[in-house]
Amino acid sequence: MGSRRPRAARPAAVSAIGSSEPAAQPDAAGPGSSPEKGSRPGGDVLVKIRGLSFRRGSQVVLHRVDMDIRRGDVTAVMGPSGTGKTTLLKLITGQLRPDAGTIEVDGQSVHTLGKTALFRLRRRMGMLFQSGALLTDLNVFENVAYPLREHTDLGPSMLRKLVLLKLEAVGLRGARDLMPSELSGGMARRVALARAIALDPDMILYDEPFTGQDPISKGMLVTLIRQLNDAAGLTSILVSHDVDETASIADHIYVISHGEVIAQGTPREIAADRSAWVRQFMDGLPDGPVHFHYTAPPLADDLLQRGVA
Ligand SMILES: Nc1ncnc2c1ncn2[C@@H]1O[C@H](COP(=O)(O)OP(=O)(O)OP(=O)(O)O)[C@@H](O)[C@H]1O
Repeated sequence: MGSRRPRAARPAAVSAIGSSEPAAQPDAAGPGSSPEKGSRPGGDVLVKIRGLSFRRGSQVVLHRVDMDIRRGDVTAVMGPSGTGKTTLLKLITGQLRPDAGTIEVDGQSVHTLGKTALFRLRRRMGMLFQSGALLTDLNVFENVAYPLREHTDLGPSMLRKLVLLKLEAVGLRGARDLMPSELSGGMARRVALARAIALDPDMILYDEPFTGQDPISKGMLVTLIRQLNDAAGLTSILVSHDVDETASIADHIYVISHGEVIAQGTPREIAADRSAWVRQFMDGLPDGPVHFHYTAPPLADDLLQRGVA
């Protein structure tokens, strides 16, 4: 494995990209010197997946997947469309149950937890899903305040401070009074990110965060994901098709195809992987092991059949 970035201690607040306020300082004693080290459930691995299989009807979506998501890392999960990436995130968060295998988060076996314990664990996971729209009749401030109002008893003054800090972290403190309809797509995604980190999660899961973004917004989001991860001491799982952007911030990449892990390693290791599956996806080749054509009978047979749809 390649060299890793030093990990930051978890600060009380996160400063924004380009902010004049200082970013959180890394633990002066260094990441290896924490007194808790070694006593953490699961050790260095926050999410441990073993032999995970999941079907939808007769379709095998994931097949015997093993993964280790290391604490403090940005771990990317990449692969062609329909290959089970979103399903994997839903399994990690306990929204779906596996047919076989186990998922441990911080030493807790997700699918054996009772309702209350699962709810508590989920609160430690921020999620930025593609469909995670903002509440359209609430302004930016209220959208970020929403999870805090729902899940905490914070007084108005503390709540206001926290919301402003989260908005500052995504560079949108000045946009607090805007309504979602007044935001660009990139701003809306950043507000959703501020909302996702409102409850100070340990981990954040991103499902295609760059989809539909222009290059500038995409660049901002890429930087933000890495900076938030490091400054807030998060662990990030990033599902994305955007090869270059993702490779630029990931510590580790899993490439999955047809529900199986076909490669894993640092971005450098994946870039050097010569397998046809990996190259087709990483280089965006239109045909290869993943066929352009959905399985069908020979074209001539189809065309010669008269009067059949
Ligand atoms: N609710 C559902 N009911 C039935 N099948 C589903 C459902 N959700 C997903 N699938 C199927 O499961 C497979 C994996 O879907 P999934 O969304 O996990 O893929 P993905 O890799 O995230 O795709 P994309 O990159 O296009 O978002 C697909 O074949 C999809 O059609």
